[in-house]
Amino acid sequence: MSPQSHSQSPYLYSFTHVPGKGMGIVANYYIRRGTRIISDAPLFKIPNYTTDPAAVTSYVTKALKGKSKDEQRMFLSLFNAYPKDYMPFYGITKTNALPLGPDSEDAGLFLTVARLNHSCSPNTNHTWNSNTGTETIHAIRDILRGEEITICYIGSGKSSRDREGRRKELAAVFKFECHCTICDLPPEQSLASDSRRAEIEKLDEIVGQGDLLMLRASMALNSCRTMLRLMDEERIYDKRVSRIYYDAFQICIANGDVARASVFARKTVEERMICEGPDSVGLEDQKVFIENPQSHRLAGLSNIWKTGLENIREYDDQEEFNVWLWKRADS
Ligand SMILES: C[S@@+](CC[C@H](N)C(=O)[O-])C[C@H]1O[C@@H](n2cnc3c(N)ncnc32)[C@H](O)[C@@H]1O
Repeated sequence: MSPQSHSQSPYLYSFTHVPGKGMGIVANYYIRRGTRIISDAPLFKIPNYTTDPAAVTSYVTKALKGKSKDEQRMFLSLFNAYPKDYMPFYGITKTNALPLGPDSEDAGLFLTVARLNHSCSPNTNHTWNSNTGTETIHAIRDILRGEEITICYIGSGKSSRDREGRRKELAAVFKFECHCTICDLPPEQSLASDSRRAEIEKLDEIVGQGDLLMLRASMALNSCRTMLRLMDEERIYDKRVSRIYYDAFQICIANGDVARASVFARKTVEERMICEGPDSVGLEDQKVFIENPQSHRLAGLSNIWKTGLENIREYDDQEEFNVWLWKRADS
């Protein structure tokens, strides 16, 4: 698309044809990290566990009856990755519906979000926001004018998989071969990327073992730090960053380090604001921990790292501040 064709647009993005991918969405302007680009209400919701084509077809038929002709037409124009395998309503829904959160029993069909193509290194984060009743898309990196806006189709843990695994899943479910910046790396760099992603997944599992918070707190905190470094190297800036800061918060507060817990709580909130926005579900609960880390249920379990809020250090130099912040990971 030529820059002229969207230079007057009041919208942040345009729908356009993207070579090799069908339709896609590109930025009309330079979009800053943290910007909410899309907030899309579902055309309809559907039980996520329904995989029977006949049941889905009947469900969608009923849901479409209450919609306008334009909406029905827009639904029918969505991409169908299974034209030969299934009836259209099922094929379109299977290609485009998104679960409403990681453990949700429902999925939603979103007419705008459905046009976003996949990247294993996406420039946006997508989240179901039950406060607004919309699927939100936030820039997790600055996005250049004319750049394609992408999401990751693979669940966060799985997207850490190696190139082979990702390609297999995308080919099986979405019927395309991924040629994103990560998948098209030369062999040596691709192997390095695979091993970083495998390491992130492994460390995430380790930190997920609750008893580590107490028994091997430094090691758990060090795993958080390593994950953040590896994710930065992989340019992964999605909501996992906020989750890792929240893990670091919990490790610190469980061991009495109120000062560092407060800083990690602030980082958790800042990252969630970037990826999900100020109306993100549960954000207010986490904000409380910045001022009052001790209100967390793990506070007081141990006091081996005892500090108070007055011990938060201020440094002009970011590196010096980080040395202070992660000091417990080195003990
Ligand atoms: C949810 S739709 C995305 C929008 C779609 N491109 C369209 O034309 O409406 C998913 C389909 O888009 C295509 N697609 C998405 N990401 C792609 C990518 N990175 N490379 C090639 N095709 C892609 C695949 O055909 C996939 O089944």
